[in-house]
Amino acid sequence: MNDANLTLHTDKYQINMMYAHWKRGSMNEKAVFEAYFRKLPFGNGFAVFAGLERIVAYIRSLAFNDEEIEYLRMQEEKYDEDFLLELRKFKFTGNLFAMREGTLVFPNEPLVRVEARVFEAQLIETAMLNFMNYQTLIATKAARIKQVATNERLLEFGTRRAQEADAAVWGARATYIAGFHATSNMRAGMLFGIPSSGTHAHSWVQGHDSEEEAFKEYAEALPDHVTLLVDTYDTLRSGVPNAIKIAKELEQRGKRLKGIRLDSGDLAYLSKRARSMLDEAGFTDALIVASNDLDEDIIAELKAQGARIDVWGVGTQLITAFDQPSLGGVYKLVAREKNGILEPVIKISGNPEKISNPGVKEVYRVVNRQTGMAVADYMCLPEEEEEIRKGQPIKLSDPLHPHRSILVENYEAIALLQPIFDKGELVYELPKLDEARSFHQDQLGHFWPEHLRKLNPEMYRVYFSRSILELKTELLNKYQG
Ligand SMILES: Nc1ncnc2c1ncn2[C@@H]1O[C@H](COP(=O)(O)OP(=O)(O)OP(=O)(O)O)[C@@H](O)[C@H]1O
Ligand SMILES: O=P(O)(O)OC[C@H]1O[C@H](OP(=O)(O)OP(=O)(O)O)[C@H](O)[C@@H]1O
Ligand SMILES: O=C(O)c1cccnc1
Repeated sequence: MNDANLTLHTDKYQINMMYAHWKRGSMNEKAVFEAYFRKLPFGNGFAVFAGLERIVAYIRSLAFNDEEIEYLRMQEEKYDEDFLLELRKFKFTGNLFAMREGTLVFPNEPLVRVEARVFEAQLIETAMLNFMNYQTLIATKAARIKQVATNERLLEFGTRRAQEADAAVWGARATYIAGFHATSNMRAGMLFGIPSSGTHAHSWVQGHDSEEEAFKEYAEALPDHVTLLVDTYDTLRSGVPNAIKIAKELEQRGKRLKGIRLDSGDLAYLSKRARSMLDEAGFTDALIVASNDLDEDIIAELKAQGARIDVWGVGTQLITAFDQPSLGGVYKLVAREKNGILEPVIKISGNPEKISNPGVKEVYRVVNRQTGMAVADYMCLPEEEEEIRKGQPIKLSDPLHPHRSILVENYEAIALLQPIFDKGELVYELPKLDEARSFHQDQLGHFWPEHLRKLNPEMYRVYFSRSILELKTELLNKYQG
């Protein structure tokens, strides 16, 4: 089985719509779609955009080859042979704009905008949302953990519990963007250049006649990388004392014990006791690693209890986004070509939150020039861009609470959507992963801590320009009237 070609990693309804467009001759009409989410995950104050690298690789490799065509030919829809011939020629020829990976992003703002033949724009919806939703979710979960563990090292340990292999490696990458330091997944390390890190398992200890012997053998084999798991039998009576013995032996060979790992029990109590024992024996530089179903709440709680933990190994809760396993990103048509002209469109819903925002929108981050801090995000139509680019005073009003408007002056407006593909050509140089990671870190510095705290953060505002709101009202009246 060859599962490398992702072209059919789409919902059947996309193929059926493509077929219908092909049949009625509208496949080449232009469509503009925007991908955004409506609600922040985990009650967080921001999300961290991730997924662009995979989206780019996916779009570049789109190809209906023999296997794909053969499978389509077998379908009960009995697609016309000429349609299958058309698919053989398929190539992405449109424009795509996206946020940079690591950008702090907020509800309702487009993270990706696709301007393409409807034939192409429709095909890529499913895979794009799949990549963007998962990776953004995991990067956001990782950012919450990073938020509470600012001074410690963070290791991603989740592969065994991840929702399969792709989630493990792309998830590991997302955690690295958000500030994790290393992953235990070797393939993620190899594919993306993420530092890899590992201790040893209980089985290593169980597989020897004694814990001391197990530690000794391990230290023999890897004298420069000895982090010993001390909780197999009894952490304080056996594990830590045995680790100290090994540390002394290593010392005689001119080596240092790197650390110990605690993986059960009261991590606050055990880490404090283990710290004193190591310190008293002279191993003040030995690090204490903790793992065991950790998440941002437990880490914060352990820190509040004065736990002496230098390194957190976080697996299941992180890689599965345990408390909210999906991000509800959507991909909505905002404009379509009609008689050769792009016209804004709307999707109406009984649920006001689900009414789409029409028109091709640009997104700006409005940054106060004096403080360097982000004030709000602002979305406008292309014809309104000049005003904001020039930094002319703008009045930002909340459509639901118009009295809550603010006048912003002396600001810089940073365009958040970057051109990625231009007429099918890749025009964006994908940053190195470390650049995305430091870009994210830098971004955090432009937000007030009130927006970043993990519990009940102050809402960072995203405003629509007056023209977008007027357009929305006009279209609502048109379709409801
Ligand atoms: N001091 C603490 N305060 C709050 N939570 C803690 C503290 N110490 C550990 N925890 C967390 O409590 C949960 C349960 O820990 P416990 O040691 O009972 O786990 P366990 O799964 O029973 O252990 P084992 O891995 O041996 O089965 C884990 O998520 C752990 O991270
Ligand atoms: O707890 P997580 O955050 O997922 O971190 C990874 C866990 O994976 C390992 O346990 P293992 O899978 O061997 O099983 P265990 O739950 O019995 O420790 C390790 O000892 C950690 O406890
Ligand atoms: O290296 C470790 O200690 C590790 C890696 C994966 C899962 N649990 C622990």
